[in-house]
Amino acid sequence: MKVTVLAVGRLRKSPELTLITDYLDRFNKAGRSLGLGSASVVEVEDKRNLGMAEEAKLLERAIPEGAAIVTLDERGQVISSPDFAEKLGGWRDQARDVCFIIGGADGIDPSLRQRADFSISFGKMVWPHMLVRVMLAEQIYRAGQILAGTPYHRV
Ligand SMILES: C[S@@+](CC[C@H](N)C(=O)[O-])C[C@H]1O[C@@H](n2cnc3c(N)ncnc32)[C@H](O)[C@@H]1O
Repeated sequence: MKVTVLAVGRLRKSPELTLITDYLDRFNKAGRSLGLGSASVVEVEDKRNLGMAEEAKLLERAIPEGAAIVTLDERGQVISSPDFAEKLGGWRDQARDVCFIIGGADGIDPSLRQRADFSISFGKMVWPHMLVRVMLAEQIYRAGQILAGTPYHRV
């Protein structure tokens, strides 16, 4: 199973990048033995600033074939970490790749939002997309730990 975090914009060397790399490295180390495969970030850039519809075309091209599409969107569903882990485990059991999509400053084009298999909200507030990457990376790592039955996640 391949986990892709597909995001608009290039993340330069920064505290956010350090955190994302750390969480995904930790997930990848633990994930292999759980059949969760590896997680990586793929970035697309709308260099000419043509807007959401053009970003959607770039994003569509970068979605791995057959992957479950999960949008990160404040209008999506708020779910618990154990429920998120169960979803990830479900896609693993179906041998399905998963592609999480994080939009740019204007969000994710409605055409792409409609294509999604699922949409996750980190609450009604709007977060900067770089922080959403960090929070998602941590939740992916946390999900791996929940599926592994380690004490990392405590209720
Ligand atoms: C700055 S936000 C764009 C907000 C934009 N107004 C919209 O309608 O989506 C950039 C990206 O961060 C993610 N994001 C921001 N807040 C979020 C939240 N509360 N839950 C989930 N994703 C969020 C979404 O993927 C969004 O496309």
